[in-house]
Amino acid sequence: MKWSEFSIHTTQEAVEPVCNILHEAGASGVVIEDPQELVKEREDHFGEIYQLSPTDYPEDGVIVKAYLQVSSFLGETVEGIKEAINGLLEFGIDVGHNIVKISEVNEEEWATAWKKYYKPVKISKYITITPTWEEYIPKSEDECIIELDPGMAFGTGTHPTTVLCIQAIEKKIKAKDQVIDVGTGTGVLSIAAAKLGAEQVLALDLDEVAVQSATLNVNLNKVDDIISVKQNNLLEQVTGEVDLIVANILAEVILRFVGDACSLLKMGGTFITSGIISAKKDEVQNALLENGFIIEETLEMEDWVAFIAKKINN
Ligand SMILES: C[S@@+](CC[C@H](N)C(=O)[O-])C[C@H]1O[C@@H](n2cnc3c(N)ncnc32)[C@H](O)[C@@H]1O
Repeated sequence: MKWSEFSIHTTQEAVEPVCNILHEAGASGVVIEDPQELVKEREDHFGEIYQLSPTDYPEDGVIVKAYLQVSSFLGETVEGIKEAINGLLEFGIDVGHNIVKISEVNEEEWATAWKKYYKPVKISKYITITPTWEEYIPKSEDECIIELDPGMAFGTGTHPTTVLCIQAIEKKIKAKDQVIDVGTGTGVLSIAAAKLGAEQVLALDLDEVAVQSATLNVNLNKVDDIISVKQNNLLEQVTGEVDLIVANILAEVILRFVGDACSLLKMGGTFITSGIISAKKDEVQNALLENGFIIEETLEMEDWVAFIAKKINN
């Protein structure tokens, strides 16, 4: 089987929408080459990534690589991808160099190409994420291991927006909490919540591939008695009352459901929002304040912001 490798030189800000465009175009597996990974040193030295080589990363910007099966429709798919990426400019998203390169790879290369980027990573005080193919022995008794098969959904766990969410969940979650994870991707945040004591977690994603990926990872981590994975648009038709809602989605999307999040939370409940590029920080903060929340804490990593907000009004 022949595969075509797409390499898109873009910006940190555009990584997530570019990945979404590639997934929608049918890409099998996405690799993100972000030079920040090489120098990343997080608070308390969490999150160091082992065995990375600078030659695998661009000097500036981020390279997103995706793999599509070679077929007679490839030409149209390429045009569709380019058009959709250019369309991001209309949403004020900086796409940087926006250089798209296409080359052919054989199946063997493809199968190993993206695995070399994923190594066990200590994300927070208690959580370490390890890809399914790595053997990892916990360093202490209280270290919680999340095994992940990143597959085609977003969420290897090492993206700054995900790391901020996991650190925020760890700070706020209480035993027996009821949790909703909006935009679950690989299910990583839901699994973290379950491993940190949640009684029930509802993991939602609009993307069918994400729903499959999250279901696989939930089973892999043996938390299927705690987490239900469902295909859903944001919080539409979701009922009940929960203690904590977490959402790692773009700022533009968060703005669409701040009111619904408030309605579903118990008084005093926590709304963790991440995926917010620094330029959109004030917009999201204002929306939270206008919809019954106070900001308890603002977390920042690289160009990304996450809020821990508390419901104080209906
Ligand atoms: C940045 S990823 C976050 C994945 C994972 N939660 C993490 O933290 O790594 C955002 C996810 O939101 C999902 N998403 C985007 N729009 C959505 C919508 N309207 N309703 C539900 N999920 C959505 C995407 O499919 C994607 O899986």
